[in-house]
Amino acid sequence: MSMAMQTRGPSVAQRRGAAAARPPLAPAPLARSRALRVCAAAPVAGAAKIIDGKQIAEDIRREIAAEVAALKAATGKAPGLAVVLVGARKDSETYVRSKKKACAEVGFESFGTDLPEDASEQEVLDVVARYNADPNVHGILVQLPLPKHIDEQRVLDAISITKDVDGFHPQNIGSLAMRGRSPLYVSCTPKGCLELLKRSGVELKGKTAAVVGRSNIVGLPVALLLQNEDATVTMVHSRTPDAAEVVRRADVVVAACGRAEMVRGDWIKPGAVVIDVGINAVDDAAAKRGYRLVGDVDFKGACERASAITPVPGGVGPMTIAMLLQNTLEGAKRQIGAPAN
Ligand SMILES: Nc1nc(=O)c2c([nH]1)NC[C@@H]1CN(c3ccc(C(=O)N[C@@H](CCC(=O)O)C(=O)O)cc3)C=[N+]21
Repeated sequence: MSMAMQTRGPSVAQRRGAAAARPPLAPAPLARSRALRVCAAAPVAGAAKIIDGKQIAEDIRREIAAEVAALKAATGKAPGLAVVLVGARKDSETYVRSKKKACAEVGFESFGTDLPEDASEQEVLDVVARYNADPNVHGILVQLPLPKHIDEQRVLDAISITKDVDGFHPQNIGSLAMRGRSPLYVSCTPKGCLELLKRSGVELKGKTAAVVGRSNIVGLPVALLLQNEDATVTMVHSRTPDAAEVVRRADVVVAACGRAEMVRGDWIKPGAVVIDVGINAVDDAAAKRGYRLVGDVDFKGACERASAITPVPGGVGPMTIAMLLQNTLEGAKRQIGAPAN
């Protein structure tokens, strides 16, 4: 399979001179058997299996690359994703770079606008309007958080719902919340959590689920998705007096509270499946960069009770990007398929 790069200029991997010999998404025959491997961090009896989000995301990206090649062959068009970055937060710059690299690897065309930290709300809205009108752009992502002087929801509301690949538009979230309706897009991180559960063979019907955190971008939509799969869902948050007790009854736990290792090992029901959405940097003098990443779950403790768990990094994070690509591909297929006018 040939995978022509459709971005403008070299990909990040190419610029860094990395892995030039092997196409980025060449087939990996061991992929499936490695998706679940035994927990290395806690080699004790009953230790949890690690849900390998990095590997599963790679499988998905390979599937997407094949679909993009077919779409190009049939229509001559590639999916296009536009990423808008305002300001120069280091973490945002890193995320945006990895999104553009992922786009290049699956054969998308990527568009980008970087605005200075002091850009006005109107300037951001103008960029969004331009991408809304551009037929080569099928998905628009405005990197969050935006600088404080800009009304985030106003900007997100301005994205055409047909290009809202983040799924943050109120109409997309509203549709997700209503039975009998389907949103055009489901937010990437929540969708990635469900995909990890599905591809790990976890049955949700009739199970109890606890979602820790109630944010618009993760907690709320993930709870709605679990409920749509016939799980019985309880949401807990910072004002829940007995969060640990609720989590202890859950067959499936999704932690998205943004507090390092808040969910303790002894909160986990034996045999439960744990999806850890948190990415927290904690100081660590022994680590190369002076910090290490931990999730919202006490990983070591949870490993001793859970039947399966996602690591941080290498769990939900890579799935977020894979789902962004999947949403953009779905959107492109809908938009390219529509009659021209
Ligand atoms: N409009 C918008 N949409 C987003 O989807 C969005 C956003 N804004 N703002 C920031 C958050 C965060 N986010 C991540 C994406 C990938 C990883 C990821 O790939 N993490 C890797 C690497 C972690 C590392 O080493 O830094 C991992 O967990 O293994 C993490 C986090 C998307 N976000």
